[in-house]
Amino acid sequence: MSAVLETSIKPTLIELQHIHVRIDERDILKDVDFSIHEKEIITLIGPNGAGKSTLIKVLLGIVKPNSGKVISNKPLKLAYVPQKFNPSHSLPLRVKDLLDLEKCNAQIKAEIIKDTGIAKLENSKVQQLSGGERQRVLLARALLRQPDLLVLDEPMQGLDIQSEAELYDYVRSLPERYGCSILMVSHDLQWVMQGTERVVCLNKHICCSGLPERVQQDPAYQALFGNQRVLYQHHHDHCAHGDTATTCQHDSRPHIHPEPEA
Ligand SMILES: Nc1ncnc2c1ncn2[C@@H]1O[C@H](COP(=O)(O)OP(=O)(O)OP(=O)(O)O)[C@@H](O)[C@H]1O
Repeated sequence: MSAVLETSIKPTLIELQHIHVRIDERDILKDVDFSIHEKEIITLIGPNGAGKSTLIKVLLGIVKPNSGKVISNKPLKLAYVPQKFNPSHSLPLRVKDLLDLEKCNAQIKAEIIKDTGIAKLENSKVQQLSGGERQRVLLARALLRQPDLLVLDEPMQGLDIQSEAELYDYVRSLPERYGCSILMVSHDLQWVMQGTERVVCLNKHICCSGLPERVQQDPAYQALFGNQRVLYQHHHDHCAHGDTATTCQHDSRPHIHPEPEA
């Protein structure tokens, strides 16, 4: 079955209808219609200032649109991994304390901690984590909420190439594993357009959307990004450690390996 057909028969999780956001006399979002289906993976792309973060904030209920509606058939649990997270230095917090804020079944919690590669960080202070470690911890915290929709705003930031590839595979496994839908914002077209079910291209309004290979042929997409940004054909072993491509023996499910120790 094609991805488009599969998407069309999945029930709608949340729908934005005719969303208009205007701030300081400027149109930030114009007549945006957008829906996310159950267990769907969508990538939101668009140039700087296109309104991607604003659209997310509308979905999360942080920004109230000037007009339009956000509709869902049931109360949804939403989780968000932000682009930036700067915990206050005056509030020393260990990773363990941050994770304990989310109530979650112990077995699922252990699985998430293992799969995001953060087991060794539990006693580290959140303020002292590296960029890549922080992204993993934020992803784990978001998953502990067991959300219906997981929103990731450029989650690859700070991750090394190996971890980035693993995170991408891991994220792709989440709808089947935990039943959530994924909305990912990314500028990294090579990675994110590969394998996501639907790409939505935003520039205040939705310019085009659909399968990645169709979107990149769309004149609206080419006007924004040019026609040289071809899909990256990505064939390699995501379960290799370090420089030597040794297949990971301990777990065949997608997961992210811990950062190497110094
Ligand atoms: N609270 C605000 N007050 C004034 N302007 C705002 C506010 N929030 C967003 N904007 C403006 O709205 C526009 C869209 O911003 P937004 O952060 O949604 O874009 P984006 O697509 O996420 O950009 P980027 O890719 O650079 O992160 C920008 O021009 C921004 O300056």
